[in-house]
Amino acid sequence: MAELVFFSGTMDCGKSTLALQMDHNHRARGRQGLVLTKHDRAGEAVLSSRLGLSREALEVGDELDLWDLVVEQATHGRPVQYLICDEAQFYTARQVEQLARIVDEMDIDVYAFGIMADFRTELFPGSRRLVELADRLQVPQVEALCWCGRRATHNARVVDGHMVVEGAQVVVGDTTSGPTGEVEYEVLCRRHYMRRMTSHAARAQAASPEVLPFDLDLCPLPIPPRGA
Ligand SMILES: Nc1ncnc2c1ncn2[C@@H]1O[C@H](COP(=O)(O)OP(=O)(O)O)[C@@H](O)[C@H]1O
Ligand SMILES: Cc1cn([C@H]2C[C@H](O)[C@@H](COP(=O)(O)O)O2)c(=O)[nH]c1=O
Repeated sequence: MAELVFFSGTMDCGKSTLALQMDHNHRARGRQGLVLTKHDRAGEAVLSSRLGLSREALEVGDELDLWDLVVEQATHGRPVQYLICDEAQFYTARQVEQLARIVDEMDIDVYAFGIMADFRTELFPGSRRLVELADRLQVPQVEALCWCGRRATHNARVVDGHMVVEGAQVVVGDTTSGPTGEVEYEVLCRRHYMRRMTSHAARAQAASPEVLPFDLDLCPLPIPPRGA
């Protein structure tokens, strides 16, 4: 029986890599699928992984009806057996409902990949609906780590070196530094997210003679060197 599975983890934990691997494995066994994405960092209509792999994909606009898309494929002699849906946090709630209907009424497997929450810890609309409707939630095996060495659970947004908690929900960006002024992201454990302690802030605090010695309980690993 077909399933709607939501693979969810922080940024940089390997979701897009897994999406590409799953597509590869299904395709290698002769199954026909569709690969969808929305607002990939690498540009429109592409699914890219930080490991360097990428492939073309269908860009999901807000108005795209996913049910109609699959019906149209079948009508033109291209029956679909599975869907890979990357950056699913950006899909609308309605599109997620269309995915659930595709699973239930067409018996097509749907594998969705995305982050659960934004830089303010609020759920994205697409992820919320996936949590409500998915048959299974799956956490990718590879864990992204906070600078302290703990498992990263939160996505922090950093502007000009400072963590921010206000702003637009959607700002496409990466976990590595861009030019000054650009939005970037850093994954953190909850403790350090709550304290707004990014790797940059930790370095600054460790270097300051005015602060008390760093709380070792919150920092099991050495403070990361600049650029780490
Ligand atoms: N140079 C590298 N060598 C090995 N693994 C890497 C390298 N660069 C990135 N990765 C792996 O790729 C993961 C990010 O993969 P990606 O699919 O882009 O993540 P996501 O889609 O979850 O944001 C990292 O967690 C890391 O495991
Ligand atoms: C936390 C957060 C992230 N985004 C964007 C940044 C990236 O373009 C994607 C996540 O992609 P990844 O493959 O999981 O790294 O989401 C955003 O727009 N708003 C946020 O709050």
